[in-house]
Amino acid sequence: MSLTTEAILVLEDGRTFRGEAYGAIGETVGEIVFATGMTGYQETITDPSYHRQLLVQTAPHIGNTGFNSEDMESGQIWVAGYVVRDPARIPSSWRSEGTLADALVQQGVVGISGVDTRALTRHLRERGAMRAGISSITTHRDVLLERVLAAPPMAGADLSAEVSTRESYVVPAQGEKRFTVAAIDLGIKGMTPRRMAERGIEVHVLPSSATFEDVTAIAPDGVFMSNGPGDPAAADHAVDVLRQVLSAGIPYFGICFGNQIFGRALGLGTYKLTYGHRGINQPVQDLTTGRVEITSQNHGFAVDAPVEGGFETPYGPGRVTHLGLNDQVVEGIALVDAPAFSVQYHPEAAAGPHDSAYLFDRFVDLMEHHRAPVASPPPPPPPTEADVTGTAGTDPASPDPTSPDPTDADTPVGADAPEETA
Ligand SMILES: NC(=O)CC[C@H](N)C(=O)O
Repeated sequence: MSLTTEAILVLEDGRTFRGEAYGAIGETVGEIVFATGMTGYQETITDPSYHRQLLVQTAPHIGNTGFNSEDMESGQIWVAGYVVRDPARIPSSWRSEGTLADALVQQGVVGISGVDTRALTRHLRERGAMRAGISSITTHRDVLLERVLAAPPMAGADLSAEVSTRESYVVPAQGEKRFTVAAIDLGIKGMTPRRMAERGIEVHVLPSSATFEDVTAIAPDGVFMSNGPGDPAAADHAVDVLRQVLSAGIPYFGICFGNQIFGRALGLGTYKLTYGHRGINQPVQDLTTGRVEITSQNHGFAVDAPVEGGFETPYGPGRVTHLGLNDQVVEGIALVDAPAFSVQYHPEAAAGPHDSAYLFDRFVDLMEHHRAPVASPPPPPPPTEADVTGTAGTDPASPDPTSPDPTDADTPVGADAPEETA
């Protein structure tokens, strides 16, 4: 029997739960959200998109497969706090190298266990995600509540720079190199460049501060923007860069935050969902094929776009390509006549099912059909104050810049998707 330390969880609306300290002793505040995955807690808590969020695991038993050095989605645990019902006392997995509790302690992540996570989740489903705090230092509800109410809300938060790599790095292509991609790290998960590398893509991961000139300097065949924390409405720099990418006709693929940034670049709005989508069994329909995929998701914001009939953008017509079947939330968008698309969920599937891996093949397909003339971008309709000059001096090794018109799409985005790879 070990001694336990009391801990308290207070939501900004005053709802209070008492339990035991789990992980580091201390105090933390953030936005409280719940994730429904029954497995994959390590991949989940190391996803940088959880920066500044307290995560509730609805699966009651957590920690049973321990913690290891292989399943990290980034260099650290990013959740700002952790709420569980019943932590495993002894992990049991041949891959385990230590306990989850020890990893939380080592990384200073404050948590609470013994919480009625079902009651808590029902509360969040009704009232929505909100600020909350966990403390094992004070058990005085009012003291903690005051700190919670002083914490910044998630709406309006610009957080990518806090999680992004500081230096660029390259993930080499596996096997023969077929393409070069500039991947802007807004909070990228480690599996994403690997899924590209598996397809012969050399991935240049760039910091969130990267400019359009930084992107063109590597003469990419395609540009990617990653998942990431915070409110897309605050991510103006990424939106600006993406507008220049789209004006230059360089193929684009975005995941999650990268989908919201794409939406904004096309002139669409974003909004905050009541409690978001977080889990690994979220059904999504690909409206191009009609096929339903079970997806991994982690988002609290979404793109506001008309599901039927398409919409106009500064780059030609756009359309919704994927729809969440639980609540009809837009889960993917694309340009119809230009090589750019994105999804709100996680085809890299860490953790989660692999149904959506075909999207990486779609990106490859786009790059194959639209070798980008990055050395001399002829800008089609400039959206706002797009700055598409200054590409002189880019890498002359730009592959096959044979197509002077970046909009000469012979394969509409999303159409005739290649068969799913094994
Ligand atoms: N995983 C993500 O990229 C999340 C995007 C954004 N921070 C949201 O909560 O919707």
